Amino acid sequence: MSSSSSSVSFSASAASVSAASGAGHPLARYGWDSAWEAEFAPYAADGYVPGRVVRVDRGQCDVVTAEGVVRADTAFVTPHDPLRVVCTGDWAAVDTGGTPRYVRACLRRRTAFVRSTSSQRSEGQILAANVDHAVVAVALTGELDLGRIERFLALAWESGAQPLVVLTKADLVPDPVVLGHLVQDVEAGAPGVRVLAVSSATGEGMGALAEIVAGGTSVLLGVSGAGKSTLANALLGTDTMAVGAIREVDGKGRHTTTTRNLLVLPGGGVLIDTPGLRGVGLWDAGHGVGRTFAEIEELAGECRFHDCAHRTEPGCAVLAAIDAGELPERRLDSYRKLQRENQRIVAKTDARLRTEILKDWKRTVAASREATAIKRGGRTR
Ligand SMILES: Nc1nc2c(ncn2[C@@H]2O[C@H](COP(=O)(O)OP(=O)(O)OP(=O)(O)O)[C@@H](O)[C@H]2O)c(=O)[nH]1
Ligand SMILES: [Zn+2]
Repeated sequence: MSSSSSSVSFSASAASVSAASGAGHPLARYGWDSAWEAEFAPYAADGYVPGRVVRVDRGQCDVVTAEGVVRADTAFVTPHDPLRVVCTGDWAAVDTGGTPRYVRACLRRRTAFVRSTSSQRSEGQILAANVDHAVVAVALTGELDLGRIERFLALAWESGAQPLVVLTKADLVPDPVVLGHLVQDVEAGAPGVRVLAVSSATGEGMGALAEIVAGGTSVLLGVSGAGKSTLANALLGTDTMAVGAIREVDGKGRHTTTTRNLLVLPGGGVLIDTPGLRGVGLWDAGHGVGRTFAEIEELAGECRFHDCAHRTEPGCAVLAAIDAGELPERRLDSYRKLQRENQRIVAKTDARLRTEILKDWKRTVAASREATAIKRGGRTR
């Protein structure tokens, strides 16, 4: 009855499609395009095949290639720098010739989501790569926490993805006027960001959301209970992600995540939903903070002093806008708070970088001493 083309899995005959690119390529639905193809050319020349990483485990990953999902070893792409470790969403060059198969390289990321793993050892952890849309889910239950939305937006901008705010559970706000005001409140604090009210329960706004995410790769951000899993299920049209319970217990009694972290949406587009993206923190999001508060940065450009702190300075355009009722004071407070938070993280990172550089330098010194010792040992003279 239904056509087989709507099936989520595919088993393309690689021979018939390997020469094609763009829309006809079996990986097109995973985001493969002519720019990736161009970047991949040297690896193709080496006999490697392209694939997108759908899941990473310890030492191994699942990569979707033109011939389906393959398991590959990541030994060649696990450098010491945690930010350069292969991650979900990466485009990879896979050597499928031997056993095990190996990921030989990752293509340069267009965008990347990172977070600090702990407050003590401020190290970045890469969460998702090559994301186009960062969907910030915010439930329309209780009071809107604009500061929290701004925090997610800063992180989204920082990643390089285009943020989008989705106000979920719109069915709980039956009065369209009230709903319109809520949307406007969020819009006022989110310059350059689209704000959509949706309901997975009634389907309201879901068509518009599906249309946006159809054009690329998306992630869902938001606090617990924001309705991310429900949104994912609605977009996927399945129950692959059990709402509120994506972790299962495996045979050895351990908790494991059993779902793939990168999924093709039936309406087009790709969804990345890694557990680590839930409850993300800021990570050197200085640029992202600026984008989130674009109107303040713009006003700051008109302050008399270029290093104006917008506190007591004469000729301050930011304070003038607040006085004129054009800029809510809350926005400036929020801006400062995120900037301070970010500076603390950057300071910690700098400390870590200094330690790393010192370690590298010591290693270099030790290596050159060793080399000198070998020379003195008489091989060259
Ligand atoms: N009324 C209403 N309830 C919703 C809607 N979407 C989600 N919910 C409910 O909100 C609760 C939380 O939804 P989830 O999708 O589990 O939220 P989440 O963001 O995935 O939460 P975590 O998995 O903890 O990160 C569930 O009880 C859902 O049934 C909606 O459109 N309308
Ligand atoms: Zn100023």
